[in-house]
Amino acid sequence: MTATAFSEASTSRFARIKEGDLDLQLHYNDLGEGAETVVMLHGSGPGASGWANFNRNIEPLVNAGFRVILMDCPGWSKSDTIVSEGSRSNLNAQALKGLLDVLGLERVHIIGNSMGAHSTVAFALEYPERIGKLILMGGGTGGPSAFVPQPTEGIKLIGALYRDPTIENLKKMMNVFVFDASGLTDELFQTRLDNILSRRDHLDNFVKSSTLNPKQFPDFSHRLHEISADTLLVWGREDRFVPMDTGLRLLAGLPRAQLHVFNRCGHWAQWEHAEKFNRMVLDFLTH
Ligand SMILES: O=C(O)/C=C/C(=O)/C=C/C=C(\O)C(=O)O
Repeated sequence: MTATAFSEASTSRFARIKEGDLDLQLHYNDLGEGAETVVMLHGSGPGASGWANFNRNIEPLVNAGFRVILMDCPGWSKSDTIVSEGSRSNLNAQALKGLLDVLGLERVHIIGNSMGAHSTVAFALEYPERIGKLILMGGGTGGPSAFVPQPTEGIKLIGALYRDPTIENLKKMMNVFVFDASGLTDELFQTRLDNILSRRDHLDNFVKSSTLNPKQFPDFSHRLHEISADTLLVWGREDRFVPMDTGLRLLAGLPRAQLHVFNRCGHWAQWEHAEKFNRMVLDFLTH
């Protein structure tokens, strides 16, 4: 399958999941065929989705013979909306467990971006028998930073965009998001704004959730030693959303972790350094 052979629309699927107290319709994209599956979990920005976060990373994996599932978390994109009063990392992990059961997938590799990385760690702790290798970018655990005041400037800008979804606020957020904002096109801004405005319910529920529980992403530092999966940590040196010392905390805590830091890179390593990122991921998954 080549890049021209698939699109968001042609790979778009829905599944009804019932997992514990969750009874939801989830949207996902399903690409490629292969004995091994890679799940990609997106971040928590308004308008994010599996496709928006990972569209530069799908093709090399599909061409290498992996099946790729992009799950849109509850409260994002075309998945059902939800108010999260507890740990959103665990909520997403529970949703993923439900989706894997519906799809009959026993064990998967997971690539998680930011919130998606927090959710990957929650999944690995809850369902260790269901994971292969893990790739975590710009996240993996909540908790304090030794160096950067929190909330970080990026997280404050995400909050402002959720409360007031204008093109100006989107640009302010995205300009801090990546190291080199010159690659952000008008088309990208417009597509993202359209995604944001198409689901006001998601925006309202995110704000409601953050008010009910400002710590949506708990600190897993004390449990990282329980995860025995091979893990590749990827960070941007200039990440202004989730600072790099979170990556060092993960490196210290995860027994089988290695860390790669891109320079001239913000919070979107898989997009900002897509080619190198894709080569690293393939090498990590196949050796
Ligand atoms: O607050 C955190 O720790 C996590 C923040 C995020 O998950 C932010 C992610 C933003 C995106 O990936 C996006 O595409 O907007």
